[in-house]
Amino acid sequence: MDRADAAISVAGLTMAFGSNVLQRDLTFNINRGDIFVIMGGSGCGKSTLLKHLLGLLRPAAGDICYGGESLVRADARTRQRLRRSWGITYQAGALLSAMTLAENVALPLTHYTDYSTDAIAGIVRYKLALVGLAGYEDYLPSAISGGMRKRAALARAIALDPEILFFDEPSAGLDPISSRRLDDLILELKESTGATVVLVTHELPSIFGIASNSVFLDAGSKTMIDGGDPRWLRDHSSQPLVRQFLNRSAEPENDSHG
Ligand SMILES: Nc1ncnc2c1ncn2[C@@H]1O[C@H](COP(=O)(O)OP(=O)(O)OP(=O)(O)O)[C@@H](O)[C@H]1O
Repeated sequence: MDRADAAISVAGLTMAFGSNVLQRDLTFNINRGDIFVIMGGSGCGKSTLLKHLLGLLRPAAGDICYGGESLVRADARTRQRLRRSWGITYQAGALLSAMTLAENVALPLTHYTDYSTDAIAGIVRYKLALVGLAGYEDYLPSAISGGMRKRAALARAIALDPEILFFDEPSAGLDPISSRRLDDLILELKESTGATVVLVTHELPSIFGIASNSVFLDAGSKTMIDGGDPRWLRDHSSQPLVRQFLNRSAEPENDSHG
């Protein structure tokens, strides 16, 4: 796919903290409608890559483009416009604890739009219903389960009908059933809205259950060593490390694939 047609195009990206280079030469496209997963071992730089994609960290080198438009070179106004089209759920601190679920979901609507209070209340009810939380508008986050909190955070992330949804470890801390339910919800929302989804996760069931595309970062060589459909990579990657990770092997397998 052409770079300009991609939802997100990463070219020659180097990420560093001071003189410490974390990853270099990252080049890949996230296509529209992908569920794209950032994979790799602990500490390889997955969350840092997500922060670069969100414009929270500045690349040491290279570029990140949204629909052909550079985020790195964008002025404040363009960045604000791009951010308006994203929905983000972070691993920790997803909801403000002193606010009800309805107030939490209303936050981006009051921040970015001039909709009336009634209109916002209607959207909030609809979004909470979409994630299976109809009737929970007036609950505080502390009064519901961890899985429900994640879903409420998702309702907030989709409040503005984002073109791209970003997740950092969406199912962290959830039991397998709640985790599966969240995966199903992400898949349903992607199908119904056509959004592109970008996520960082370690969870193999999520990776195989929902991801259509990926990049695999390697801490040792400090660069991406593969990318593509994770199910295909599990069986066919030319990189033993990638096959090992995706097959959850304890030991490196023999490199029989080349
Ligand atoms: N603000 C920062 N300043 C300096 N070093 C940082 C900063 N943020 C992260 N790092 C370092 O960068 C490395 C990668 O961190 P990152 O959180 O991106 O990895 P990760 O792949 O998401 O890890 P995990 O799978 O364990 O969550 C770590 O060694 C971390 O200590």
